[in-house]
Amino acid sequence: MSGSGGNAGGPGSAGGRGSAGKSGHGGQAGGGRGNGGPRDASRRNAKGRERNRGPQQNFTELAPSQRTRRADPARLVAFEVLRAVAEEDAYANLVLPARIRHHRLDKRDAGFATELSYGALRGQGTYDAILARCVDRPLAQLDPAVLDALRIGAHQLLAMRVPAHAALDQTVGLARAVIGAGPSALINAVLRKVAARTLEEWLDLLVEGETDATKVASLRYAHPEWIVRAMRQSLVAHGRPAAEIDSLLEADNAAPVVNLVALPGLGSLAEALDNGATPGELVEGSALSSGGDLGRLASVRAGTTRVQDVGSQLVARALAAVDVGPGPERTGADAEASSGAGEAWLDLCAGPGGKAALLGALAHQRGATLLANEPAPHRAKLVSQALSAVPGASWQVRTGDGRDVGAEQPERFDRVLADVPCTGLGALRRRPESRWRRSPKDIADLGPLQRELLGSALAAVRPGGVVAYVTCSPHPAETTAVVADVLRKRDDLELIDAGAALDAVSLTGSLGAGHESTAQLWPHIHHTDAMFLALIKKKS
Ligand SMILES: C[S@@+](CC[C@H](N)C(=O)[O-])C[C@H]1O[C@@H](n2cnc3c(N)ncnc32)[C@H](O)[C@@H]1O
Repeated sequence: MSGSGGNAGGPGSAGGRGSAGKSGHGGQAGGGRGNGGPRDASRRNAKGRERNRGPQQNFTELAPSQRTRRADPARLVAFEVLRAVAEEDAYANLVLPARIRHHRLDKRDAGFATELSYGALRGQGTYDAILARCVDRPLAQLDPAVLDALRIGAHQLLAMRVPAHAALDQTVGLARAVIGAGPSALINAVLRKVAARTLEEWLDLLVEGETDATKVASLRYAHPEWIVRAMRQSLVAHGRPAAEIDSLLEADNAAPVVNLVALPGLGSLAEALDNGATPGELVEGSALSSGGDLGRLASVRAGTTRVQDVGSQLVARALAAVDVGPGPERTGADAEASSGAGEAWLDLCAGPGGKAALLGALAHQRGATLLANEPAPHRAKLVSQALSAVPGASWQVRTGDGRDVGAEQPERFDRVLADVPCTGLGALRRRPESRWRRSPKDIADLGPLQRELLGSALAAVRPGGVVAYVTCSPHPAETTAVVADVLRKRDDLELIDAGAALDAVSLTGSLGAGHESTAQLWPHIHHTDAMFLALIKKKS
């Protein structure tokens, strides 16, 4: 859990310079660069010269071969994370906590390793463009481990408060220890060239004469060009100005805040608030974590307080709150209560169980039951674990393909969540490597499954009931197009105003997320993941 809210950093980053570069990692504290904005005073020494530049760089005179062979543990962790991501297709947010534990990093080193690995991964495209100007051969011809060491060096030099000489010496030392003495001269020479300019100066150089706004944004904010285009298209599709693209891409590079949710009726935020968390402003029962090891909180260990993005909380609560009227068999007292008593809820794609836990708690409060479905057995186990804090009579986990549920249990459910597999383009803040791993083909590949799952959800919902179609991607091909396809073919469905439904469960009452009856949350506006919500009612 501690690794999931990694620090930002990297090209165009608004944050992520906070914790790193104290004496343990870089020689003198405070000798590093400023926040990457326009040439700020903190970058200059008493004589007004920029730090880490030219004669002020104070690089060691020792040849790389004479230098340390010791790998600083925090840098070693970052290097191992980058290697695992490249070689094993690993997810940084899963590998990082394991490597931190393995090397027994203390809190400060863990913060440094997090910022370094997340920042180097996020900024990869831009760092590679810079490195390509400093290496005398195509980057593809470098040993991949050497390239990862260079990326780690570049991130320290350009985006962290690490003095240049320390970034350079420590990165060369790391390379000597884990790759071998051979490439250290190359790494030393290349990183000296990188250190000759600030990030802003490199970016100015890279975009010099470039008139294509997509290419410029791609370099400035370290996103693949196709994602820049896709995000611009997504903004427009959801009724926002294309000019917001820079803020959106910048928000992807900022450290995501860690949000907490107290499961309604079961959890309390008191302990988290006593430990420095602040109350969430968008949705009830939420808080912003102050960081640190959340596992030390008894309520988190008990599973009644959980880490969950506010966007996910909002869409789950919107589904639970929307009016579905009494079901056909529920008349009399149950219907009068109109509180959801006796209702059957379905979470069709539940793994790993974040929304299922919140829905399960809400269902329990209302006297409803939840069936949480997930095909991957290990993820179904995670769903059961997530739900374990909710009394067992209120929920069940089904391990199976969601596409079968509609045919097996037609018109059984009052509320159905279809939180379908998607590209995750709306959660790039949390998954530093994913922007470089995804491709436009993923969007095309996921389309049929998303449509089939929505079809199954619509078959499983009873007349008068509501399906919430949810993605953590704003891409129109995964959101509005899927919904429009279904609505075009059927006349027994209608869209409920999802923007109004989100407002109804928000504390502000005016999220401004709605557009043409669907709703889209945004990192740069709402500081949530870019969750999409459509609420589709099956007519009675
Ligand atoms: C976006 S995630 C759901 C996140 C979850 N609702 C939460 O809040 O934690 C999509 C899930 O759909 C699952 N999935 C993939 N194929 C599926 C299928 N055919 N039927 C149902 N679920 C599927 C994936 O394994 C994944 O766990």
